Amino acid sequence: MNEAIHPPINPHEGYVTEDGRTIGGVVMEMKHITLRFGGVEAIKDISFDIREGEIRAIIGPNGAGKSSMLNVISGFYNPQEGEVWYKGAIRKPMKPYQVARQGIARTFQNIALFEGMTVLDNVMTGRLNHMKASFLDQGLWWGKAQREEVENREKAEEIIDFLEIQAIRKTPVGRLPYGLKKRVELARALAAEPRILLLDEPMAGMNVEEKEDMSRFILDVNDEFGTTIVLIEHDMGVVMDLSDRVVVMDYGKKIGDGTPDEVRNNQEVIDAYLGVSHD
Ligand SMILES: Nc1ncnc2c1ncn2[C@@H]1O[C@H](COP(=O)(O)OP(=O)(O)OP(=O)(O)O)[C@@H](O)[C@H]1O
Repeated sequence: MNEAIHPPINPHEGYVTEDGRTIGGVVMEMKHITLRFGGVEAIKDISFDIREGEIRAIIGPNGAGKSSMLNVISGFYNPQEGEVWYKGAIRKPMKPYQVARQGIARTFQNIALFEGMTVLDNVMTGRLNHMKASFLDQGLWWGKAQREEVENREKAEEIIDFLEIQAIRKTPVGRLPYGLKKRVELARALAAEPRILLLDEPMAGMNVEEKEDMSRFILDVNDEFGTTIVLIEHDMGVVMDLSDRVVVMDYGKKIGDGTPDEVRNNQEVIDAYLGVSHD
């Protein structure tokens, strides 16, 4: 998308892409991350950064360590070595709800929605981090709890409109086709109003039309809310079209990092995808 313009070397300096989007300075940095599961080294000494407002892809063959990396970014896994810097400070190990409060939301490779609940109720669960009224408040200060409920509902409805799923807002999620479920999952993550949105294979299992829709929504979310997006995706066409920068992993190592054009022309990346031996 933005092959001609390269991000500045200075991590604090922003830039404007060819299509007029403003990308800020570095908001998150992975420094020498190593993650092991027993004897398996899923991530080996990987460093890269994420800029505010950019669409950053992580690609690589099966088992390369992409999901593990997304789980490190989301705070679900704590790496044995290395540091995650977020908003200028080292991020300490934390519980998933604390990460959510820090402005990081995600969708999953296998849809994780409440199938028996309506679309609206599923999207509302994304607002849980924004609900401050306690049980006591709800009893004593009924007005406060009610106001909060109204605000959360308005936000959920706004996102439902934005993602064009008004017609199914009262439909139980279990009855929806796959592509729409994925969109509801995106809506729920957006309802948290994240600063960084992590998408784990958002197009997996979709037909061409569904992929086009999802691509458009990802671009619209980034454009309209300025949300930083980190995504794992196997469809190369989609990745190269959507992303500002791409990290390429293979066997737990980083073998490429740059604009789609740079990555496309990187010999090590080409070899990894063609299955050329590493010896
Ligand atoms: N919870 C776990 N316990 C043990 N090993 C794991 C665990 N999660 C991942 N691994 C191993 O770590 C390596 C990287 O896996 P990961 O799922 O991160 O790769 P991936 O690039 O996301 O793969 P795919 O594209 O197939 O989803 C693999 O060898 C995998 O078997």
